Amino acid sequence: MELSAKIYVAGGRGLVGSAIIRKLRHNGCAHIIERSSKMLDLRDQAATLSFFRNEQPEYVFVAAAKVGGILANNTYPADFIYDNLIMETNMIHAAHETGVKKMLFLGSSCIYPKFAPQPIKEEYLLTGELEPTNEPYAIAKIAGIKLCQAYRKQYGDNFISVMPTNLYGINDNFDLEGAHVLPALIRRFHEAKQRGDSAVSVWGTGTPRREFLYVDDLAEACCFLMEHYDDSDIVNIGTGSDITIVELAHLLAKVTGYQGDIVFDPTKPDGTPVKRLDVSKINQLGWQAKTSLADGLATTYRWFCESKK
Ligand SMILES: NC(=O)C1=CN([C@@H]2O[C@H](COP(=O)(O)OP(=O)(O)OC[C@H]3O[C@@H](n4cnc5c(N)ncnc54)[C@H](OP(=O)(O)O)[C@@H]3O)[C@@H](O)[C@H]2O)C=CC1
Ligand SMILES: C[C@H]1O[C@H](OP(=O)(O)OP(=O)(O)OC[C@H]2O[C@@H](n3cnc4c(=O)[nH]c(N)nc43)[C@H](O)[C@@H]2O)[C@@H](O)[C@@H](O)C1=O
Repeated sequence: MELSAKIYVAGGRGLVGSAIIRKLRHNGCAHIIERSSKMLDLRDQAATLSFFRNEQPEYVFVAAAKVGGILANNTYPADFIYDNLIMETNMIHAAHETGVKKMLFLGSSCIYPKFAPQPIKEEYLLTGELEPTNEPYAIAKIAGIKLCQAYRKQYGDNFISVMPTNLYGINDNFDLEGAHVLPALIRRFHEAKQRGDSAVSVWGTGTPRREFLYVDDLAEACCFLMEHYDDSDIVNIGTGSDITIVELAHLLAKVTGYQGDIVFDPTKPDGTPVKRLDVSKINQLGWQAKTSLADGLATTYRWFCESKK
């Protein structure tokens, strides 16, 4: 990727897109294109194609998507399948039509079977039943992978797909109901501390295990693969280590300074019991995660407090 290349980061205001833009700017890339969803609704096929025709991006990071935590996925399955299928289809086809040199599509570790052997290798895709709470979203993401592979096979387009684990960091969505566990609990503990609450409720049994990757590490991995990977096979991106939700809740209580009780609510869904990625492929390609969970959580909580001022 030449420093003068035209690079479009779709979803540039989101958690992942904004981190990719920070990394590209840090690397010296001068010609980055971004559009908010208000300026360009990527569900609109004609508008998307016209944007690609006018701007002629050479490299594209597909970080625009309908994204949310377990409850949002379970409550709005139609939005999660429709928005994601249509946005990725529009972008991938427009990239093909306008001769984009290379495109990176972001999937998610939820594309793997609910009960996949651990750690999850890339080849376990489509070997078993999906987790019901996010099946529509996962099906859309699997379709995105297949679109990239099909356009590569039929037309030789250099489209690659990466599968990140659960992410967190600055610019995350801290909504109490719609967000992922880590930002939702940061906010819940922070507000409980401010109000002096004696207990905070955490969804589910607390036994599920999750692997958390700091978003700047993910952005670095995406830029690394954009430079060094040209194959149709998907690539996992993660740390290779996971913790239980009980352990996460205690860590976050400590980071936020919350000293009350932590109560688990088993009426809320647990989701996949465990989804730890096998990251040997990306490690062998020459990249590995750098940020410890302790450092990533401290940075994220500092940013959360600053952004509320
Ligand atoms: N967060 C996570 O834990 C994980 C995320 N991923 C993947 O990373 C990618 C980015 O996720 P993340 O950054 O967390 O999500 P965010 O919700 O933070 O950002 C999503 C972005 O998509 C844009 N977008 C949504 N709908 C539209 C639309 N109709 N038209 C144009 N743009 C739209 C939003 O634009 P705007 O802000 O302008 O509305 C926003 O910038 C997704 O593909 C997701 O599947 C994968 C694994 C884990
Ligand atoms: C990235 C990934 O994100 C989603 O899958 P998920 O990994 O299950 O993500 P989650 O962060 O929402 O939950 C993780 C665990 O944490 C528990 N939990 C406790 N308390 C809260 C809480 O307050 N909020 C949330 N959201 N979860 C909570 C929750 O019950 C679950 O056991 C999918 O959308 C999927 O499509 C996807 O791609």
